[in-house]
Amino acid sequence: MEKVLEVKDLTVKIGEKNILTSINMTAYKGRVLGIIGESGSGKTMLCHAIMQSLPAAAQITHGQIIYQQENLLDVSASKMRAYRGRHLSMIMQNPSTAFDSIQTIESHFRESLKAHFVMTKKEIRQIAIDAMYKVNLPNPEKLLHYYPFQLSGGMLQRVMIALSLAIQASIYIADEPTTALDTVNQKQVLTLFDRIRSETEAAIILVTHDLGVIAELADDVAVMYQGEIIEHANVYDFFDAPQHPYTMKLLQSRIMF
Ligand SMILES: Nc1ncnc2c1ncn2[C@@H]1O[C@H](COP(=O)(O)OP(=O)(O)OP(=O)(O)O)[C@@H](O)[C@H]1O
Repeated sequence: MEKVLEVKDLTVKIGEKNILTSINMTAYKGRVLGIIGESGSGKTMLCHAIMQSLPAAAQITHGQIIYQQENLLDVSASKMRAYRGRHLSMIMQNPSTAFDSIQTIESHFRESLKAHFVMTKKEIRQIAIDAMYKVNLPNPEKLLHYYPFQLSGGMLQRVMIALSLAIQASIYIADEPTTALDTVNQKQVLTLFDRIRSETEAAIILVTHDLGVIAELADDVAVMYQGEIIEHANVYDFFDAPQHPYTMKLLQSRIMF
């Protein structure tokens, strides 16, 4: 298994309070790392720490985030900006907040691709259409001219994933990507991540509070509790041989459900 991203001993504080404590976590090429934990356990803050998009009040006080043999915490702001759009891609819970309402879908592809590649308008258009076909969006040629508000939440989520596919991101960080969607769209987005895993070499970090999603999609699982990862295992060991009492409780509560 090839490591793509490694978080080592990462601690984040807001004021005196530890939001994340000594986090160790590894994402591998072609595998889905599921992060599960109750509300407030630090899942979203961990995603933002990796992307270096933490709220201003939060401070990384210790640790490393290793990507391509570099500690992302040591790279310049401009290099991190380039990594953020090109290599590390964050897929949010609510896709509408990620789009600019006065820009067409084509403009979003254009801005995102032009920031990292030298391409003609025609090339960008073709890449956008191909990426939207890959995520099963109907009639991509027509969609290019639409504004975000003209698309449903499920469609926008797929456009967001298409944007990441177009730039060939190496890491997808998806924070509860299906929570705001109806059941049909949830299923489609999960199937899409499954395909990305098998058809690209990306590592996927998938935050969820849903054990069903973990069972369906994750290869590895990290369980968060009060800002710490208390269990990090492959998905079979997670379900069959949990080590931490909190994980056991989490699994039992599902059985009772
Ligand atoms: N902007 C902020 N300022 C101060 N504290 C924050 C901020 N955002 C989050 N926190 C705190 O950081 C901790 C971790 O929050 P986080 O949002 O990462 O949890 P989570 O596991 O993603 O929860 P959820 O499943 O509800 O999204 C919580 O104690 C939360 O109150």
